[in-house]
Amino acid sequence: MAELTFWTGTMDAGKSTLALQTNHNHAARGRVGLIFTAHDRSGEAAVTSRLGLTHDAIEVTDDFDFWRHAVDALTHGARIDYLICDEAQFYTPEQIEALAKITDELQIDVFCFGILTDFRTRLFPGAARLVELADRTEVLQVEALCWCGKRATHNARVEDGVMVTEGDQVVVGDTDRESGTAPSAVSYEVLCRQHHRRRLTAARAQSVSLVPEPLPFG
Ligand SMILES: Nc1ncnc2c1ncn2[C@@H]1O[C@H](COP(=O)(O)OP(=O)(O)O)[C@@H](O)[C@H]1O
Ligand SMILES: Cc1cn([C@H]2C[C@H](O)[C@@H](COP(=O)(O)O)O2)c(=O)[nH]c1=O
Repeated sequence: MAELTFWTGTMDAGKSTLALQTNHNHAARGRVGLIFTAHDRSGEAAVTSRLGLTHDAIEVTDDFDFWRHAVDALTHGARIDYLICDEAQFYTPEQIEALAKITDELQIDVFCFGILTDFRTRLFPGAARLVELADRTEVLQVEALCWCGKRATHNARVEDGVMVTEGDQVVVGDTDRESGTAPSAVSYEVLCRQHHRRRLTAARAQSVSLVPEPLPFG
């Protein structure tokens, strides 16, 4: 029986790496797959891992029809054993439903990878639908860490050095602060829940700790 699996974790947890490893392992055994992504950080239609691996992919736009794509390919004699779907949080709920239909009706394994929640700690619609429909939702074993050393569970958005909690749900960006070039560049930082709640990013924690203690007399 084919399965729909959702692999999730914070940003920088290793999801794209696992997506490429999954593809590699299946392809190495002669299975044939298709690779999809949406809004990859690279700006290309590609799955890119921070470990340096990269693979061309089919870009999933909001009007992309997974069912039509798969049926057309099969009708033209192509073989499809599995789908790799990166950045799946950006897919629409209808596209996730199509992936479930492909799993059940075409017996094609579907491996989805994506973050669960946005910078406001709210579920992405595509991720929510995946949790509702997937045969299995797995959390990546490799732990991304908050600056305090605890497991990072939340994604923070940083604009001009300040953590923000309002804005568009989708703003493509990286966790590497150096990658932002414009002064208003958006970056992301993974935090534990407590520090996300307190809006205490690494930079802010450091600046707070550098404030001299008040002298013990008035
Ligand atoms: N220089 C490095 N050496 C070892 N591991 C690295 C290095 N850079 C990144 N990584 C690993 O890559 C992970 C990020 O992988 P990636 O697939 O890009 O994440 P995601 O898709 O979840 O955002 C990091 O959590 C870390 O484990
Ligand atoms: C939290 C959050 C993230 N994004 C974007 C930022 C990145 O482009 C991707 C996540 O990529 P990764 O491979 O998991 O690092 O999502 C966003 O648009 N909105 C958000 O709230």
